[in-house]
Amino acid sequence: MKIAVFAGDGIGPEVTREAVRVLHALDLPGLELTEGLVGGVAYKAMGHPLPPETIAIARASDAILFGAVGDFDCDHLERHLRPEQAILGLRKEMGFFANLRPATVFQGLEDLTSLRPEVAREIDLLIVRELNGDVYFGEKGIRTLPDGRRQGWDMMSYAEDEVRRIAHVAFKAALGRKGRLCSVDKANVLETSQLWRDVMIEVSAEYPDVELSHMYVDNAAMQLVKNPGQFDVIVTGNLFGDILSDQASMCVGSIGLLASASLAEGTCGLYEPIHGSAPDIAGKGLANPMATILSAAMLLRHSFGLEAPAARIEAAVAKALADGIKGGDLGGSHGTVAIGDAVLERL
Ligand SMILES: NC(=O)c1ccc[n+]([C@@H]2O[C@H](COP(=O)([O-])OP(=O)(O)OC[C@H]3O[C@@H](n4cnc5c(N)ncnc54)[C@H](O)[C@@H]3O)[C@@H](O)[C@H]2O)c1
Ligand SMILES: CC(C)[C@H](C(=O)O)[C@@H](O)C(=O)O
Ligand SMILES: [Mg+2]
Repeated sequence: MKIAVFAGDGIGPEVTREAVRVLHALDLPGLELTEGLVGGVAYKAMGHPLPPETIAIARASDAILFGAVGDFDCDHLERHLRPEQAILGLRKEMGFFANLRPATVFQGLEDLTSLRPEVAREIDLLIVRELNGDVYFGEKGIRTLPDGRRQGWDMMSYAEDEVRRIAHVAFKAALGRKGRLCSVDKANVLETSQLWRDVMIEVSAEYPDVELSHMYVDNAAMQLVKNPGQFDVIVTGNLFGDILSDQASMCVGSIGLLASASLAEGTCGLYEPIHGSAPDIAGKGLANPMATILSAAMLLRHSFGLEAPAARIEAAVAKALADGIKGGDLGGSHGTVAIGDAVLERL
């Protein structure tokens, strides 16, 4: 069981440390953790946010536990040297194209979300976000027009095979859940989205037991707040999935709770909280490590097929929350280490 641990910047090391404590506590046979540098810390130490040494560790591992990257000190750097290139580069280099971002309301948190309790209570959804394409990876630049004005531009595109492979992941996920898949796009304006929608419809022929629907992303943002209980699986592109998953996190209470799995064709995957390096609270011991701990559970399930220890971690987090263990993000007063201790006690 070779796991790479890339803690990164800001609160990344703080939340990753707690997830690693949980992994150690499970006494998993053959557990081998290898740390590597990513993000701003890697740039400062080695001149690159994703050094070749780190990529080599990733390639030699069965799975990657990732904290967060992002350091405002580095925002003036050329784009390819910025911390965020570490996570974008790993996703692309390793072929992690399918990002699963589940959102469920934990018992005891119904009154602590940004929604009314009776609306929040119904949430049990999975966002399947495409992670290797879209406007994220198109050509881009800032150019000067003939009349002297500067123009920023980013090329958005999806090839049909890219849409097809994420469609299969989403349809299969829906088959294992309530059998409903909502594809979110902007096909009323974007050609990229029109092709996305066409391919979703084509692939749906292979999944007669899944009910496919389509929604424009602006409406989806509204419906996530109005009636999030209507969603089972949402499949969407890279940019829309990024935005909608942060929104979904507040519908269930906090961005400090949402875990994710980024999967390739095989079993290797990258597991990370959906949040970033949170510079505003970094170094203060205030970050909620639950999203990273839950990402470790996803790692055990998806990369190693270890359902029992994964479920053990999830139950311990749920129990801690039900017992009132909450960080500042949920209006509580527990710090990062205290939350980690509470989860460990309930494993
Ligand atoms: N995958 C990643 O590594 C990733 C994801 C998102 C943002 N980022 C980067 O992180 C940096 C900060 O970005 P941002 O401020 O827009 O987003 P962010 O997710 O880091 O923080 C947004 C807000 O949520 C809070 N928050 C986030 N995680 C929390 C946790 N575990 N517990 C409690 N509160 C938490 C923060 O304090 C902040 O107020 C940027 O450099 C950005 O590019 C990285
Ligand atoms: C840091 C950034 C590149 C990243 C993204 O946009 O994918 C983040 O927001 C995320 O959600 O993982
Ligand atoms: Mg994001």
